[in-house]
Amino acid sequence: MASKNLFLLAGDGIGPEAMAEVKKLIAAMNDKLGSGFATDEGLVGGCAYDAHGAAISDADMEKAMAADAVLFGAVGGPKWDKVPYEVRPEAGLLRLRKDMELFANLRPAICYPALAASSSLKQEVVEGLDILIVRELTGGVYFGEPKEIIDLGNGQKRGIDTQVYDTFEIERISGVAFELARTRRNHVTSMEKRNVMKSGVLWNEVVSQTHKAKFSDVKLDHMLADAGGMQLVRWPKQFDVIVTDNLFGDMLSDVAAMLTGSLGMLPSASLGAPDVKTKKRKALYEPVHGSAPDIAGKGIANPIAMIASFAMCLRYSFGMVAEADKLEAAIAAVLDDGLRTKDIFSAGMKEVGTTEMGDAIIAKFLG
Ligand SMILES: NC(=O)C1=CN([C@@H]2O[C@H](COP(=O)(O)OP(=O)(O)OC[C@H]3O[C@@H](n4cnc5c(N)ncnc54)[C@H](O)[C@@H]3O)[C@@H](O)[C@H]2O)C=CC1
Ligand SMILES: CC(C)CC(=O)C(=O)O
Ligand SMILES: [Mg+2]
Repeated sequence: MASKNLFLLAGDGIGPEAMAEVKKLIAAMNDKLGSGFATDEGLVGGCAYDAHGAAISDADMEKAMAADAVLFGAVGGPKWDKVPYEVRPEAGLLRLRKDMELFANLRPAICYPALAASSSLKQEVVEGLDILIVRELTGGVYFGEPKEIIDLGNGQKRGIDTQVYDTFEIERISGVAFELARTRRNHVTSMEKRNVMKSGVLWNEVVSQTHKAKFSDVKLDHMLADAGGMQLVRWPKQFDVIVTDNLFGDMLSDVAAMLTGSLGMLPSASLGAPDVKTKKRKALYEPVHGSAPDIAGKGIANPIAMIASFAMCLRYSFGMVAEADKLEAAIAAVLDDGLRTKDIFSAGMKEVGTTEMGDAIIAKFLG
């Protein structure tokens, strides 16, 4: 069987702790199922800065570009608060997204039945929740130029970030959202702020045109992004697929994470366009959470977001749908058994650390 080349970038903080569980899973799949994964590892974020003064080296960037899929942990932390902005840990992730042209970030928020009662929201609000946020990932205010702080010379400075979207960027991300909606409940809600932003006006226009031209069978709603945030906590089950820009998608998916119980539960897939000849797409899989410096090194991080990101990798990069389904079922089963990391703990459940949670999921998956 041809190797499936995975490039692992564990990063900082809880990144390596969560990645360790996926590494065990990959080894077990190779050993017990003959899955044929070949892995290589590199540095990203603060650890890369410490090693070679950049948030990711050119050599590791090349490996990421050549891999069938990249698995990414998390970057950042207070240790690097004072490093120059251009080489801060988060710049490594932004470079990966930009250089690999990973324009589509899929962030599913699923409330596992076992966690419905322990949400900070009422059980009936989150029970059965299954929404998908499709976030544009290579444009918008995170990348627009100019992006600078200028000295106004009067004791004042001006910080500038620029929100820019071109038609093709909105067309391709909304196309992804409509196509995915067809495989789900056939409903897309597009979120922007057309009431105050020109880019929002264009976003709204292009999503509507794309819908009319190619996807009129899908139900489309438009919602202002601030109202969308409110609706996500009021009645999230009204949504199926949400399509939105880079900044709003970042914020709304953190909100959605808490509907599922914890940021430690939310996986994501960042995908590029399929290659015209090979049909293969560049892809990076990462949990939605960051490096969680407050709990790093304590062995208590929830590895589920990272493990579920690997399930997305099996599904989207390797077509291993049965294995992806089985891995997601193993996560649900372990939660049904009452195992909980600290972030999702509630009375009567069994509190476990990162390693125990990982081991239990792997055992269910293989069992
Ligand atoms: N993709 C990435 O690498 C991201 C990196 N960051 C970076 O991470 C650093 C910390 O950022 P924060 O705002 O604190 O966000 P964060 O996501 O790291 O943590 C927010 C809260 O959620 C908890 N949490 C997150 N993941 C968890 C998990 N797997 N298990 C249990 N609890 C978990 C943390 O303990 C913390 O209380 C910053 O440097 C930030 O820039 C933030 C978001 C994404
Ligand atoms: C570059 C990242 C740290 C931004 C972020 O929070 C995210 O993509 O979720
Ligand atoms: Mg974020």
